[in-house]
Amino acid sequence: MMYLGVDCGTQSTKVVVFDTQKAAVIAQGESPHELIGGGNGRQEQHPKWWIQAFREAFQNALSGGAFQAMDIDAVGVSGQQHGLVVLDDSGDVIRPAKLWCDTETAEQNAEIVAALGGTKGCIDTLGLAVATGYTASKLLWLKQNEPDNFAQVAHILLPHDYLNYWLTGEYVMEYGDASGTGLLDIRQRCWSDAALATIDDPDRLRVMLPTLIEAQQAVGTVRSEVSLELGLRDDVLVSSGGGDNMMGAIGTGNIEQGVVTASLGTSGTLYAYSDQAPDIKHPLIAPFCSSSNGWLLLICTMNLTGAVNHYRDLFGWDLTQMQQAVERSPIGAQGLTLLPFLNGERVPALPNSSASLLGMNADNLTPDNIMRSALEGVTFGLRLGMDLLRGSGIDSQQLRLIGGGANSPLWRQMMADVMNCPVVCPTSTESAALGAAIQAHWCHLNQQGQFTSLKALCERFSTLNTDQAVSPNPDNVARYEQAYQRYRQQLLALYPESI
Ligand SMILES: Nc1ncnc2c1ncn2[C@@H]1O[C@H](COP(=O)(O)OP(=O)(O)O)[C@@H](O)[C@H]1O
Ligand SMILES: O=C(CO)[C@@H](O)[C@H](O)COP(=O)(O)O
Repeated sequence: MMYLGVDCGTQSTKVVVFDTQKAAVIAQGESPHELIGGGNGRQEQHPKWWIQAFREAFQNALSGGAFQAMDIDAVGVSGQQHGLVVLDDSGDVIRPAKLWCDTETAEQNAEIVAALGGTKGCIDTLGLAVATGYTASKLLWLKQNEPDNFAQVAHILLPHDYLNYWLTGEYVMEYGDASGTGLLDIRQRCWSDAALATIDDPDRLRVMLPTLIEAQQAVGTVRSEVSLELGLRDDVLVSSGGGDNMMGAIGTGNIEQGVVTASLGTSGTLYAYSDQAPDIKHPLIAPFCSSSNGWLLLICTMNLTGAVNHYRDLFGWDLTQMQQAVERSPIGAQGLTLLPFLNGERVPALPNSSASLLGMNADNLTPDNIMRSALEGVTFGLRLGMDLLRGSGIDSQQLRLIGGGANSPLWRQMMADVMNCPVVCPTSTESAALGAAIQAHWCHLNQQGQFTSLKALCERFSTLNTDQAVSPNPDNVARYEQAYQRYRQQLLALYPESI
């Protein structure tokens, strides 16, 4: 059987075709996305770009000749979390989607948090602290800043739901991605009237929100226009899909306790599964629902490969040249520390901050050191998150590393040294797309009455590439620890209440 996994990330859409007989990804494709900025924290994309990128990525995969479109049995879609897609009553997109990394709505988020009784009130009501980047503040922003657009809203979707809608015509959301809206009670798994009331009349908003479904449920089958266009069979099922981190969890076998996944995508994320609705020990830990019917404790930094790419572009380097520059600079970048918050940050909680380069002197201000300080700065942001997870009792004997940055041997070693933990990559680092394909398989088997556990499928298909495993180097661990402590001190000196 063959499954198409789609991951609509921030920088591109990727597809993988997974063959269950061969237990392998037999084809993949990718197509990039642009970003709309604005200098005020705005980060948006047109949902139609995602559809176009999906079409192109699918054609790329098809052009290799390893499969035929008619071979596909089901499709699963993963997508960047939190983005707000608003549709009118004809199902047409009203305006570009504000993304997970958009910090223009920090003021509206503060308003929502205050209305719910502060951080504690949010956690009491929803089970999580609502952060800038989640969907809720984008909706309030729309109401306050574009009332004519808000008046037209008939449907609210998230990025992966929009692709599901294009594929099937159905308005549906599964619990994992829904938990990132800031409108879902993550313990009871239902929309919260208290949260909805911070934005508008809850009865009106409930009509706009899609039906909630469980992870193993299907959204529907592909529309005839889509099957004709792509050459798919007309019985192709579309599974619930989920947020990219939820799908990355499935793709890395992180569906039971004891595993920690780290993703080096546009965002940096660290996450671990929980089978209970967790009582979080720190408000920066997000206890989202997983797309495997449990929960996912997650830390997200907004500045990761996206931020590193900005510094790399400054010097006009490609990825190889960047790696060479970082290798020329010693650990600690000779005293340079970069707080890389180019468009604000979620962890630490600094939605309105900007980046700072600290510790510059006449000897250390070199392109190589700046480049290293960028890579170290974003990695130290994830280390802050790791400290929070470890402080709340989550630890792992091994980190499973995914996302674009996981392709870099240097970064894999840096992650092992900074986290002081062995690192291993899955066989396919496109783990979100793979997770979506595995979920599609699970959904398809269930639909055929062959009830199979997701665990059994992950054990077979979420394999690790042990050739790429790296262990921490004790000398490096000590030197990174010094640099990290300097990063922490400088962060806390500038922003005393950020963690
Ligand atoms: N070999 C590499 N070394 C360092 N970074 C890399 C390497 N390969 C890819 N990347 C980074 O990964 C980024 C894309 O990551 P990806 O996980 O695909 O992002 P997203 O899913 O958010 O769109 C690229 O922009 C690039 O910066
Ligand atoms: O906001 C979050 C998690 O809460 C991000 O992780 C987004 O889901 C974007 O993912 P990438 O494009 O970096 O994969």
